[in-house]
Amino acid sequence: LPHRTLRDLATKHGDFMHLQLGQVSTVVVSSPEMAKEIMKTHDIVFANRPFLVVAKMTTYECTDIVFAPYGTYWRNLRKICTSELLSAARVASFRSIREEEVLNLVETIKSNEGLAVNLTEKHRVEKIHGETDRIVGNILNDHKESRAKGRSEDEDKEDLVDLLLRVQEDGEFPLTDNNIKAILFDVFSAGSETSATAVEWAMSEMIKNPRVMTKAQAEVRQVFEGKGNVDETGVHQLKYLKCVIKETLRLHPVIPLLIPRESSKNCVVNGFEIPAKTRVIVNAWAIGRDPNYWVEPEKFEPERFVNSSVDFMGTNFEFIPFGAGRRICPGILFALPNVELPLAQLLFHFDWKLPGE
Ligand code: HEM
Repeated sequence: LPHRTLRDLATKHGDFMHLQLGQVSTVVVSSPEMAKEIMKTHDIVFANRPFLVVAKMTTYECTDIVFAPYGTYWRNLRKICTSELLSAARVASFRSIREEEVLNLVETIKSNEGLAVNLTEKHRVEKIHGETDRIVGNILNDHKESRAKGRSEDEDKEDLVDLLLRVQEDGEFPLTDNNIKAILFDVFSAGSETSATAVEWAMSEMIKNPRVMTKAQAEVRQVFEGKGNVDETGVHQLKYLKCVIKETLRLHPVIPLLIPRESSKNCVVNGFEIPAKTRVIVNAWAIGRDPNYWVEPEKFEPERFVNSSVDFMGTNFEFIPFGAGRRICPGILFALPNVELPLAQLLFHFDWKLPGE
């Protein structure tokens, strides 16, 4: 796996390492100090994304948030999404949808249906993009039709698509249909698989560490005992489960090499001249296991986060599963309940162990 190979190379060549990858001059960053140099001290220089052919094909010419070049267009999109979709108030308003979804999950497991997931199936990028384009296109057209019939005029009932269509109509800034589809693609792709992967890693670590599983399960069952079910009202009381999630993201950051950045001009970092258009890869996986920062780094021990102020909001550079700086993941508040709630449900309703134990 690239993050493991790059960590091994960094152990030999250092935490600020140059790699010539074909034509692409790349710097690999593997320590909290160097991550801070890139994502704080020189963040504005490295706030660009490199041009990637696959990204161009899947994100409507890089007009989504993830791959948009740093500038006014990216800033406008990010502002709309953080205030209208990813804010604490909006996230809270989706509570009932999440609760319904996790109940479906529990029912599915109980009836033993639909659990066969083919993880190895590979599609060609174009085929996937064609399919995604059809789905987001349908969503867009449905919303256009409803608006034409005058159903979404009430601003309180607006969802993200209505909002983007309104921005398009008002001409606040130019936004094409493809731009809107690109944003929807981001929300689906960045928002679903990431949280699901975090849930899988947390379950897998707990199953391997029955002590942790028992403790987390006792907490969930104690908080929701009288209710017979898990809902979001008590989730904030699940202090240990939150530590389990942090520890999971430390050892298994869902995007281990973050999303690459690129320098927009020449700059000196760590005493080295870094020319414009240098690609930077931050190995968040290696950083979360840096023995200079973590005691027994390979051990899964959620207790290390009890009474610790270390958080993943982008200020503790030894723990950056969501990145940091201007390009930090804007979906953290959206993601957390999508990880906490399913985990709480899985622990509340079922006992888990490895086959044969
Ligand atoms: C456990 C869940 C998630 C993880 C681990 C995660 C992680 C990340 C990481 C590492 C980045 C790159 C940060 C950087 O370049 O410094 C990122 C960017 C991004 N994430 Fe997330 N993410 C998660 C969930 C979400 C959700 C739920 C959404 C939206 C609904 C979202 C939307 C985005 C977007 C739009 C960007 C691009 C930001 C930009 O380039 O300005 N993410 N995420």
